[in-house]
Amino acid sequence: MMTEMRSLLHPNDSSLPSFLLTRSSSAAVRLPQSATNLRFPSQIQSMTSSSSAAAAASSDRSLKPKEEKPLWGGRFEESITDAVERFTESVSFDKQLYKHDIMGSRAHATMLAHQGLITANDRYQILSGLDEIERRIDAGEFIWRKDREDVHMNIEAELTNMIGEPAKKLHTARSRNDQVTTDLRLWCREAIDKIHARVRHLQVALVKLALKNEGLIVPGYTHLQRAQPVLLQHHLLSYVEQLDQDIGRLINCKDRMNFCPLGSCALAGTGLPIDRFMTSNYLGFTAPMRNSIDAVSDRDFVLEFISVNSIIAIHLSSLGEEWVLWGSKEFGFLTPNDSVSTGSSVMPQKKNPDPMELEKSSRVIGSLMTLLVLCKGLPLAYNRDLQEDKEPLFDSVKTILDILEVSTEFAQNFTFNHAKIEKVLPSGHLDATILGDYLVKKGLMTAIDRDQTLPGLDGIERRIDTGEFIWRKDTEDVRVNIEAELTNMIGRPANKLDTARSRNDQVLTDLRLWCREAIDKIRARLGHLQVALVKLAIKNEGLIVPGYTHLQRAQPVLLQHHLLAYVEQLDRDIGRLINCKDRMNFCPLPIEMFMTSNDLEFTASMRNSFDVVSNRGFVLEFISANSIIAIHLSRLGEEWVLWASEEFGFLTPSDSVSTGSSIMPQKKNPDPMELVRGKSSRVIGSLITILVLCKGLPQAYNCVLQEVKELLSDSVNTIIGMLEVSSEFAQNITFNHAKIEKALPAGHLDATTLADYLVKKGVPFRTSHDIVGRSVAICISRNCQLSSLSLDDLRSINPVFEEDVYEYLGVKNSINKFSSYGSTGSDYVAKQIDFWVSKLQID
Ligand SMILES: N/C(=N\CCC[C@H](N)C(=O)O)N[C@@H](CC(=O)O)C(=O)O
Repeated sequence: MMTEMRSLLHPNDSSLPSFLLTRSSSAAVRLPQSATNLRFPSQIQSMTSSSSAAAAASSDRSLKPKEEKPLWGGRFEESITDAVERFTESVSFDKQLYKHDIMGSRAHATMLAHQGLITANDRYQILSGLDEIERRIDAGEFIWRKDREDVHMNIEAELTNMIGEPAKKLHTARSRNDQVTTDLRLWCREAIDKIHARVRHLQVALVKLALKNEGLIVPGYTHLQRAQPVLLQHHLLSYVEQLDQDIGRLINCKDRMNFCPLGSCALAGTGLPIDRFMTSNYLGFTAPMRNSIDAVSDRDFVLEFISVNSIIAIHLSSLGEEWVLWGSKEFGFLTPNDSVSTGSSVMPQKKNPDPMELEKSSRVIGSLMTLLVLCKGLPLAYNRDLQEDKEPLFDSVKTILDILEVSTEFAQNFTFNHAKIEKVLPSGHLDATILGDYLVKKGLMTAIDRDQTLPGLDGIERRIDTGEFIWRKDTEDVRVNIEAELTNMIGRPANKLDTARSRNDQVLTDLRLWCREAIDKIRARLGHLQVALVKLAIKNEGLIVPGYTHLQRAQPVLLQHHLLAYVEQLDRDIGRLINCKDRMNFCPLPIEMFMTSNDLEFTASMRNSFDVVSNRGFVLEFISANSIIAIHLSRLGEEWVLWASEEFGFLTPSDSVSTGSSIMPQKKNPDPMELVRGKSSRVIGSLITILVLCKGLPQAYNCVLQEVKELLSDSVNTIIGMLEVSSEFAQNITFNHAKIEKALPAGHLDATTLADYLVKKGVPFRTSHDIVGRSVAICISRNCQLSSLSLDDLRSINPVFEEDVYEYLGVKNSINKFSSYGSTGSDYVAKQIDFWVSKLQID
């Protein structure tokens, strides 16, 4: 090790690639202090791109052979067509991830060196090469190549051009599947911080605007009709409250996503001795993700993030709508400065508040929809479909940042027209409610009234519970029905029930109480499904199934490991619901608010009455969480339907959870799980409808909230149904061990284990990949397994193979080799089962 370190410091070390040498061949490369330990080396001062032959070549596409051998060479004979290349490339947009990709590679290389999987010299060259690549990208000198598909392969291929052999070791114990989701998490984490900061700026701008207009009274609107006078400050602060909840959502989302997928490799983990805690630490994650299949499959963190963005967009769309309205001649409440207005090419008098019209919330909602549709019904694990997550995500983030920036700028650049507002204030009888309250004070509810009212309400509840209550459609809604009936029963005291209460705060209190209960019901059912999955896993201990990526056989995995991936996902779903409930558990009802709030077991009273009746964020958050649950269940549904097919034949549902065909006597269909997949679209549909409903609504109560109820209740009932039937299905299926085992040898599931074997023998991973790819090609031509190749066959490809290779071949051997944290290795999976058994208190 020390000799290796010393040789690193030798200026004429021939193992150093040319780009590491200074312009003058005699000048020593000045190596940073850190090169002698395992910390990241800083940028090498002397690196120049123009002097480096390799770098120059890499920045000039014409110097490349058109058809560079792809990184997966080995078993492939032909290169892809131009149309396929154009259609499948992602570098044109995922190059945005380059900093995060490089960050991940630095951490990975450092860990590999620490674990002895690459040398310190390899690491040093990799890190220096990555520094140079980053510098070139920053400077716009890097040539992105579509034939290298994506950001990951562009960087790796370029690094290989620059430093040769060491770069071929960088992909040791890594796949693009864990790489891309690591990059994405790092990117999202930063994006959340940026959005958080901009939300704060807007809050500050709104508070400053409020301070500047102290004492200004404006008409408060409900149904967009004049209602009661309010202080402008109060109105503006309701937005500040909503934005504060948005910040809470962002923070929860970041905390939940801040777990490290790196080291999960393609889907199953690895048998190489990696240290996932080390990479996780380096990258500032809370911990490595517990389940490698979950880690590479799920994009719930993206869904959650852009759901939060959509809620922010809805809030800002209200602000936009209001300020556009208020800027009109009819309202005339505000005048924007020229600096935030545009004119008309034809009407000379026009001055338009374009920035606030252009709040672009529809784009943000559109991105969320794209992603929900994308993820629905995807089987585990990685699918190429997931590449399509990036553009909507990037667009959502960019748009939200822009909307926030421009809203802040607008808030700093308009004037409230005090004189005009004061002049029009008397119209609309804004004082009528206060007059009502004056009269009420002359006859407030007494203890005697209360003693009649409470038993009256109890009686009504009983009759509703037993179905004896007659609901009258001519009495509009639930509240009016109950109040009318109470008046019938007890007379005058019933009329006092609405003292200091309106249907607006009442409906929102009801809704919050209802949602709170609904969340508890869904949570309980999520827990039941987790238990059912863990029990199913325990029942099938030791069963190996093929793990899939791109829905093609990839690596062997323990069924237990696969099922636990869903348990992890459901756990995050529970986390989302808990956060949502905590955030919504504030009491909308006014006067003696702390008493009412306590009685109803709310955390506290809401701070701003305008926010109370305007806030739709909690509903949106709830049904967004439902939609993510629906996505998870749709994936389970799709998988179990597939697995029940004759072609897969992995499982057989019992008759009690199957249906038949009216015409084909042999048929037995897994309808419940098809419908789980199908009904997820209803849940997504409700979310879309509510988002569309809420877009651009001015603050305070609007009738739209009435529309929300049916959709919300459909979303909740559908999710509950989906969860119940999934648990029932899980309890009523049998895995066909014999059939699965028989079909297991197909698909060369042990190929990656063989590549790792070669890595252990000192072969760089890329070379190992190629050697094993060629071995697979022989198997394909002979229609045999890797384990059937003789040692001579293997040695004809590469002499490094030894007799011990057979300990790595075959599915059983292969599965036994997995040992990394989060992998499908038996020991690790057993620990995971113990963890869940204890967490879920399964006896
Ligand atoms: N092609 C693939 N992953 C590509 C991930 C990156 C892609 N550009 C994206 O953005 O999703 N998966 C291979 C593994 C790999 O290429 O590492 C597989 O599972 O067979």
